[in-house]
Amino acid sequence: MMNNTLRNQCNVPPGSVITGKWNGNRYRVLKELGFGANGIVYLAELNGQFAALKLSNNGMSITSEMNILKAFSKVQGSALGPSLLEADDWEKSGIILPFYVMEYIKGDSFLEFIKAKGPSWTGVLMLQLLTSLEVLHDQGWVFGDLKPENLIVTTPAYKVRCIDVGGTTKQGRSIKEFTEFFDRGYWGLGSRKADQQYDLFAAALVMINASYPKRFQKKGDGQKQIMEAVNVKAELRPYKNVIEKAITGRYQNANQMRQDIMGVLSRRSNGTVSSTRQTNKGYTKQKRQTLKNMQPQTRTQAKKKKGGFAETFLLVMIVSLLYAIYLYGQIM
Ligand SMILES: Nc1ncnc2c1ncn2[C@@H]1O[C@H](COP(=O)(O)OP(=O)(O)OP(=O)(O)O)[C@@H](O)[C@H]1O
Repeated sequence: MMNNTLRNQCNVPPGSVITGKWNGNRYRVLKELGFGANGIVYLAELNGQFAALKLSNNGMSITSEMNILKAFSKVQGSALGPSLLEADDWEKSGIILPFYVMEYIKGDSFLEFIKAKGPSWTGVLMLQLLTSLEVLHDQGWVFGDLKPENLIVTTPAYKVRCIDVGGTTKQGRSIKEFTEFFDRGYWGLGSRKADQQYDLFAAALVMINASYPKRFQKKGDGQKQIMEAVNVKAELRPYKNVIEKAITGRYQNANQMRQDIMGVLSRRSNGTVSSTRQTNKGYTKQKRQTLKNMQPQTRTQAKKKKGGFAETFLLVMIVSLLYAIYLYGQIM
């Protein structure tokens, strides 16, 4: 939680200008984007370009976050964090406040996106997230504080981006920052040592959070409770094995989890198409019988049969479209 001193010192009303003491850039503050324990993030504008500016009174935390962003920017094609633009100090009423400026990531938070588009998107977004996690893990890091608030789904590309790299920890060390619901230690399912499985546990809980926006508290056996929650929700049931493996640390890496989710998604799309075909077959046969006795309905029947094909075609198109959007997001 943010302390009062930080709130008072770093509070900047829209329209104010933050001028860098060393580089001299003048950022016009447009609005507050959000705040965390270490600072307030503003949407700002410089020479007609938007940027996110994080202002703090804690030089150490700002430096550490910046170092992580710098490390991420060296990873080619990475969607891990926003790119770092510059760092400077702002002298406000005699107090020096450090800030850094990063790429503004425009979009909805993960949960807002799922709420608007529906839970069928969870799997597709997880594929993207796991690709980013794999890159991060390969570089020897663990994201740590993985939760929907730290994930933005960009528009119009529908790409998942991680923000708030403050919890990112070198593998083997103790997790720096965590949020109970996503923390395997809280659920009694492992330690707080930074390893790949720590993030995969949190990724599974992100999927659960998409179906339980209010979250829930631990009562008794953590694994049993989580799996019971999965069973209750129809949209989570196809991912039962994936979630169970992730929360019990049985994935060696993010790619294994990704492959399993890919399997669920392709089974689901095949299942949808073939069950529609079966329904159409049964429907046609039954109707043919009836037709022998009711000749005048022939035209209606032909129309309905056509409607069945149209329905199948539409479904195939929707599934293909979802994949196309996903692939587009991967390439961008
Ligand atoms: N680059 C960015 N682009 C768009 N919005 C951002 C960006 N960085 C941060 N935000 C917004 O600002 C909010 C606060 O960011 P911050 O990094 O301080 O988050 P936090 O997770 O609460 O931090 P902390 O770990 O310091 O407590 C985020 O939740 C997000 O809504």
